[in-house]
Amino acid sequence: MIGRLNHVAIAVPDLDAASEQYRNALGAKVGAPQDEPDHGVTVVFIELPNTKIELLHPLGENSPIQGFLDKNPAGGIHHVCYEVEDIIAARDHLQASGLRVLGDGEPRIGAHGKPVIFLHPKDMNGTLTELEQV
Ligand SMILES: CC[C@H](C(=O)O)C(=O)SCCNC(=O)CCNC(=O)[C@H](O)C(C)(C)COP(=O)(O)OP(=O)(O)OC[C@H]1O[C@@H](n2cnc3c(N)ncnc32)[C@H](O)[C@@H]1OP(=O)(O)O
Ligand SMILES: [Co+2]
Repeated sequence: MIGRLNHVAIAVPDLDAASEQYRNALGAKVGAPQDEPDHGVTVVFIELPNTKIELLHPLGENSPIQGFLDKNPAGGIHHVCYEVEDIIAARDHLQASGLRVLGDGEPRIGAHGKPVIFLHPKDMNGTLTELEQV
């Protein structure tokens, strides 16, 4: 069911500093910050030859990643995102397998304009896992 690794997300305390580091020290192709108010984050995508890094910073008062950054003030790997062809079929199969889909369980449009869901980290070996339909 899961396909390519779409991105690895890193929560960062300073989006500009992290972007500059990837652009200058690591010579990566770094996109512009993208506010995603529906998701409570600002994201910066870094294009790699085989996948993407998604830098994340809290946006607004109720960001779902604020708790993570409070616990990890220097930042850290926040989630991984795998691609799926049919996110509803994937969701139904995973819920039937006993995994928790976060939120109301319905896919939401993510930063690439595609439907995404999140699986609870405690059900995925301590790893918050996002699925994106491509
Ligand atoms: C713009 C969309 C973009 C895209 O790619 O398209 C995105 O990816 S948006 C990314 C931001 N949105 C989300 O992350 C939505 C899903 N996340 C959540 O709903 C929360 O972050 C949640 C529920 C996973 C955790 O929220 P919170 O930390 O406030 O809750 P708890 O403190 O109760 O955490 C429960 C338990 O899980 C551990 N935890 C929390 N976050 C992570 C994580 N990223 N990876 C691994 N484990 C995590 C936390 O430490 C708690 O563990 P415990 O042992 O009970 O202390
Ligand atoms: Co993501």
